[in-house]
Amino acid sequence: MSSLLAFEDALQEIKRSATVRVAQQTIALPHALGSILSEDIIAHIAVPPHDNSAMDGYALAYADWQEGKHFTISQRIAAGHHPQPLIPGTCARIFTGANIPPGADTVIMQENGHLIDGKLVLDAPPIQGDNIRPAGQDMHVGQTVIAAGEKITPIHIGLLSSLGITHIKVFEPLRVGILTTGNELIPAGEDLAAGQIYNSNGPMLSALVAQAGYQVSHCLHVADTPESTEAALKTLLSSCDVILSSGGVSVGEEDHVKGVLEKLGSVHMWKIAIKPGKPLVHATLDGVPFLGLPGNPSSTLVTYHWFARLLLSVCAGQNAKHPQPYPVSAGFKRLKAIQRDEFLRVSIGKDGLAYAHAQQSSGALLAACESQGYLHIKANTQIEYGHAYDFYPFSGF
Ligand SMILES: Nc1nc2c(c(=O)[nH]1)N[C@H]1C(S)=C(S)[C@@H](COP(=O)(O)OP(=O)(O)OC[C@H]3O[C@@H](n4cnc5c(N)ncnc54)[C@H](O)[C@@H]3O)O[C@H]1N2
Ligand code: MOO
Repeated sequence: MSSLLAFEDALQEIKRSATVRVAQQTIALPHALGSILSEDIIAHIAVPPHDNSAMDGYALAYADWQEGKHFTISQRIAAGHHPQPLIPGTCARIFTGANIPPGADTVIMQENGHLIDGKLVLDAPPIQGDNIRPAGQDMHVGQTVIAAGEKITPIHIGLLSSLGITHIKVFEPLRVGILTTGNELIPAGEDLAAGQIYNSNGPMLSALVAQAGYQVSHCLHVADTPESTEAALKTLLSSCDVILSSGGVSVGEEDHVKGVLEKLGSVHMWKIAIKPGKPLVHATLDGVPFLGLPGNPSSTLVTYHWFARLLLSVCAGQNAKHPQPYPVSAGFKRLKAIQRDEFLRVSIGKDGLAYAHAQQSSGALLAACESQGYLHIKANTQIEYGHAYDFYPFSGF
């Protein structure tokens, strides 16, 4: 057991060795949704560019007001108009979004005044500076508003548009190759013969990669032979920025992935102190990063979530964000402590406590479907009822 790499060390190793694998391109904003920004966006204009009114009402100079004063309305300023300087002692009729005229420093909401013989009389003393949105309130010139590595969201599209930006520099989509291994596996749609099961990791990994916004360039399947594994890897190497595989990474004679990796490239780490997912292997082939995930479907899911997701995000040029944990107390106890960090599939009960799914076998996937996230139990830790552990909702991955 001592030969296993600690969970945190394995994460650090992946982070340390991973590099951006994709080129930059310029893209028109309407096509940028979901792309990864490749350079910081710095505001070149202030937003809003001028002081403007937050309300429909009247602009005046605070110092001009005194009890009972009747303000002559000296100009009318609608949004989009260029105002004249305010004639001292008067006010300007103004509308929401219109520029404040030089000389005014306060806007009175129209509901807070009334007109007598066409002149404005305030119902209450004004508050200096009220209802003015100053230039640069949203963004000021020189401010970094979106950092490189962010994935462009609809909010970013709005923000960039408010700066008048039409094109941005982003990374080209990461091309991910997926390889599944196993003589027993057939694709859905065919009839099962004795000893066969359906390949679930191929479709699940493709969906996880697509959900993250990357491109699945190939999803290949091979029998458990070194020759077919090597041939498939060579195909993937020629067309992918990064490769993920499932199965064939344990110690049996039918497990060929690690042997082929050692022949074609260099293996950086193998076997991590986690449950499930122990035989994870990390390698580089011809400069292409490779992560071999264990074949048991829940091991595949857990190692994708914790390790492949991190590797792919760095390779794609994305800011690698650790999922956000929440402290949640266990609604159960377990005296046995294991020597691996464990990711229990759990649900949160109405009492706010975490309950482990009864089926924690790494071969079982329904348990993950029926759970809400992972409870992270660190290595050599007993589980105490009522004690808080890190809960990671699946939605955070
Ligand atoms: N003697 C030992 N045996 C095993 C060890 C060990 O330390 N010593 N580790 C176990 C652990 S932990 C895991 S996890 C598995 C991982 O093995 P592999 O990655 O080599 O995976 P396979 O043997 O190819 O398959 C394991 C299991 O998963 C099923 N599988 C594989 N691929 C798929 C797929 N695409 N879709 C659905 N199901 C798949 C496969 O049929 C097996 O049942 O090794 C343990 N053994
Ligand atoms: O990862 Mo294995 O699936 O620990 O059982």
